Amino acid sequence: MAGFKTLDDIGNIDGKRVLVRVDLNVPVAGGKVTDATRIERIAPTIAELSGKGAKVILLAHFGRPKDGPSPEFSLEPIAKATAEVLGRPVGFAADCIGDAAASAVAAMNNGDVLLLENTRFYKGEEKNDPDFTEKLAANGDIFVNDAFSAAHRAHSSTEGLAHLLPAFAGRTMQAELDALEKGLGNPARPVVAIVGGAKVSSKIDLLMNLVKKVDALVIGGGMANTFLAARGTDVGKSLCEHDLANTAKQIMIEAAEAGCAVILPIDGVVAREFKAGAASETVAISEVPADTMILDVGEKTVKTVADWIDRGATLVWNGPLGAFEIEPFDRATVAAAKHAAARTKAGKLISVAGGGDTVAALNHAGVADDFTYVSTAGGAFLEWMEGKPLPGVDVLKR
Ligand SMILES: Nc1ncnc2c1ncn2[C@@H]1O[C@H](COP(=O)(O)OP(=O)(O)OP(=O)(O)O)[C@@H](O)[C@H]1O
Ligand SMILES: O=C(O)[C@H](O)COP(=O)(O)O
Repeated sequence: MAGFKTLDDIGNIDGKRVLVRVDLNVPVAGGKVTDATRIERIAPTIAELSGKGAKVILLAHFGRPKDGPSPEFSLEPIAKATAEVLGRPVGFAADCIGDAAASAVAAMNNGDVLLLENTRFYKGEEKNDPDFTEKLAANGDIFVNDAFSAAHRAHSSTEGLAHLLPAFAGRTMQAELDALEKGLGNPARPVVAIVGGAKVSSKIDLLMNLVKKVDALVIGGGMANTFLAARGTDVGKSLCEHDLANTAKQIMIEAAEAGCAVILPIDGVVAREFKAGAASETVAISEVPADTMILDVGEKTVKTVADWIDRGATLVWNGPLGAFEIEPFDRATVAAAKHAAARTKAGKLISVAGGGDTVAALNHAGVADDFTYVSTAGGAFLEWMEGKPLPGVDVLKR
């Protein structure tokens, strides 16, 4: 891989403490990991480092905790799931810095794997605070970043550490960048993007540039509601960031100037409760009852999405079209995923999808293997697509 050092360059690491940034921000329901793709993808790096006799110390975040440590955002259950997927013991330390981390690391044998508690339990992580970074670095001799899906964050564990320790890209980081370059470096046109999901505030800005790179942008999921509301459509109690209406309007203007079609839902599946089997109905998007939430796009929109997929030579997809974890709100995502998979299998489409929940949705639809490439990254993948520098990758190139 041009530009940075990989595990091929790491040399003798027998007995060395290797801090490995991984992305264990996996979908969880009822305390159980519902999609283990991100864990499976880090297995090669862990096996390689452990096989060379390193003490493998995993650093990761989970969710977006606001007020320090809380059981809801603990990585402890994920350590168990990681051990199951890797088929080997994975220790757990109840803190990522300080005595708990230091003593767990000191007790490691060569080849052992240890996961440290959520780095986001400290405010210093997201601030990339040098003091916090130093405390993380105290437990390692070498830094490996295998979290491509968190590489758009300039945090202590994704960026800061690479300034303090010899830094290398892990196998997944390397494979993700290679695959994205191959599939999307010079994409066949027209390029159709589908963006959905729930991370509206953290992804809406990047749509401003994305509309200049793609020929059509299909917006679904929670993201669509903010655009619908900006256009004056009443979205009832739906997930919607009304204060981003001006951003949404500006994106629609930029898209028109760039010649990028923006496709919004024309119908939606609405319900009064966000739970499995909740009574639901499909309504025109202009007729969403005030006391309901749009939890999926409707059949007419699915047909439109399929038509746009058919017009594309390349499909880029991040974010499900609905709350796919809960039936029946998985229908549109499953139908669109199957449609894209069939076009790909027929050799008519290059399809690249990414994101923690997006991968889970494709697995739920049973078609992840039929896509040209499935990235573990959502936001990072879209930022890469935009052409934005990714701090976690750039720092490895220093
Ligand atoms: N209409 C909707 N209302 C509420 N939630 C929705 C709706 N549509 C989709 N979602 C939720 O969006 C979530 C996924 O969004 P998200 O932006 O996190 O995607 P992702 O693929 O995980 O990307 P990343 O890896 O960047 O997190 C799912 O949990 C899904 O239930
Ligand atoms: O799920 C993701 O996209 C990554 O783990 C990054 O998570 P974040 O959006 O909370 O930074």
